Amino acid sequence: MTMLRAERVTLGYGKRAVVHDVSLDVTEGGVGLIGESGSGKTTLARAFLGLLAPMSGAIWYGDQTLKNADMRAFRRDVQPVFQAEALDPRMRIGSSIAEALPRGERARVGQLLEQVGLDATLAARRPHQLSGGQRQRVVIARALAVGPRLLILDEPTSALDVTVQARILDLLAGLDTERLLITHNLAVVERLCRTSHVLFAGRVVESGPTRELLAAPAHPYTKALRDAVPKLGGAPPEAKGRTEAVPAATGCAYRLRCPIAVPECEQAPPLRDVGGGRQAACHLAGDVT
Ligand SMILES: Nc1ncnc2c1ncn2[C@@H]1O[C@H](COP(=O)(O)OP(=O)(O)OP(=O)(O)O)[C@@H](O)[C@H]1O
Repeated sequence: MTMLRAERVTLGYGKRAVVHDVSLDVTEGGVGLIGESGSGKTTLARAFLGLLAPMSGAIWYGDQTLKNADMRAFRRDVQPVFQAEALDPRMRIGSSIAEALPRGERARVGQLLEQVGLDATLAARRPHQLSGGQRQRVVIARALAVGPRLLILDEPTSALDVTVQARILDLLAGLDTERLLITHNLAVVERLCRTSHVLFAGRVVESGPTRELLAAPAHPYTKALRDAVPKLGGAPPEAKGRTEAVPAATGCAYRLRCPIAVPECEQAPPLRDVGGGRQAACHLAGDVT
């Protein structure tokens, strides 16, 4: 079932578009948006949260566009999991979570803390009195407070060390809430997302079932991303190793970095079916796999 759908969405700030003509469905089993810094993942997530209106195209929530949808129902159904740093440092954990609960249900704070694997007594502490992993669990508890059907998570584990990260992934994998997950960490999407979309310079360059997509990328950019992490489950790529997604001005946005570019790449390739439920925007997609 599709919960949210982007239909030919172009997004930007002021007059500058940074996400171009993206169509994708948020379906069951987890959906991952993968791409390097600046590729437009967070911008797309904001549009899915109704925080940024498309310059063109639409975000659909059921049979309504977000522009016309009942936003009260939407906010109950779709919750962001923001970075733990965004917790109010002055507020006790219990109050932070209670604030997100409907009136009359504030006694559920302890229950929510336990649901995310924390002791209910932590409610009396302030964020700086918790570890990074505990803070991230609090953020998840807060998002779960209204009983959402979908969580939109932006790099939910990137600030955590690998073992803590693994435990948070276990927690997220065990929730019966759907998820749209934004990350540059391929191990995270492999664990939590049945389907993934790879973004480069604001365009989807490859989509498909995560496992197959990572095992045999059809787009040279997906292959480069995957090869930058030699072993899935290992540490995420270092931020310092990433470069901004500077696209070629014409043709395939990736062609200036692409090891297999041919003259044909001066014409932008459309996203097309390459078999196995997969799509890739590359003239040479068959050759890459
Ligand atoms: N508030 C803003 N105003 C203007 N430009 C912005 C704003 N936020 C993001 N951008 C630009 O939009 C582009 C996409 O940014 P976005 O944050 O969506 O990328 P990202 O893939 O989430 O990157 P990261 O992994 O570093 O968070 C970038 O070129 C960025 O500079």
